[in-house]
Amino acid sequence: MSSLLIGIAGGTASGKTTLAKILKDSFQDKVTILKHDYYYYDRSHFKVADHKINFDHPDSFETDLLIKQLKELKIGKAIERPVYSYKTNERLDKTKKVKPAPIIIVEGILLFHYEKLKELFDLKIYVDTDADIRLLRRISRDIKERDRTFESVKSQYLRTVKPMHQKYVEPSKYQADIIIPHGGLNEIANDLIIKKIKDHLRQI
Ligand SMILES: Nc1ncnc2c1ncn2[C@@H]1O[C@H](COP(=O)(O)OP(=O)(O)O)[C@@H](O)[C@H]1O
Ligand SMILES: Nc1ccn([C@@H]2O[C@H](COP(=O)(O)O)[C@@H](O)[C@H]2O)c(=O)n1
Repeated sequence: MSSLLIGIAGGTASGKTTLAKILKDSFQDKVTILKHDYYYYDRSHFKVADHKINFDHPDSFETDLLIKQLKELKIGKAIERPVYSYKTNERLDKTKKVKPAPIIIVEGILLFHYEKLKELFDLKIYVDTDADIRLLRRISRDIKERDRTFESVKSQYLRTVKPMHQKYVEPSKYQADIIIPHGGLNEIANDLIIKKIKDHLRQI
């Protein structure tokens, strides 16, 4: 089986997960989703409030492991992916089995920054959403789902998230095959991607 590898990149809270879920809902068990975030190095010895961690720098991820595991999935082998907690900044002591599928979606802010990762994707999508909208979404999400306070989201955003976005994430946009404006629920763009996936499934 030759899997179609789709990379979904874009700034924090741009709508990457939302798009990946829409594709999963459309194609169910034909789709496997991986997040680059699963491959964050363990930083449980720090607290976000310590102001010492930069989660938005390319060196924060074990990208070589993601590349290795994607190559395995692509040739039909199951993998044991890392499990990560945003609440404790921890790579947990367990792994999760991921089975190969005809469509493999990877999402993450920096996917197109790394040459060796970028070249694995058959389709590169960048979800482009204005920074003010992303910041508002991030504040709500991080407080609700990632155990953060408004003050911690604000200082992390100004200290690392925004500068790293400008330095690494935004420039990687031009590596994409498709740039989706107003990310998340852009129906026309989503329909085009669904059509591309249907074409692939017809060929295998
Ligand atoms: N088009 C949209 N309109 C309103 N809220 C959205 C939209 N797309 C995403 N969201 C919300 O914004 C937050 C971040 O979206 P998400 O898809 O998780 O972004 P990402 O994976 O890029 O960080 C989530 O709470 C999600 O429900
Ligand atoms: N322990 C962590 C790990 C990551 N982050 C932030 O997550 C963002 C990436 O995830 P998205 O779903 O928003 O794409 C990234 O901007 C990191 O700052 C974190 O806060 N804590």
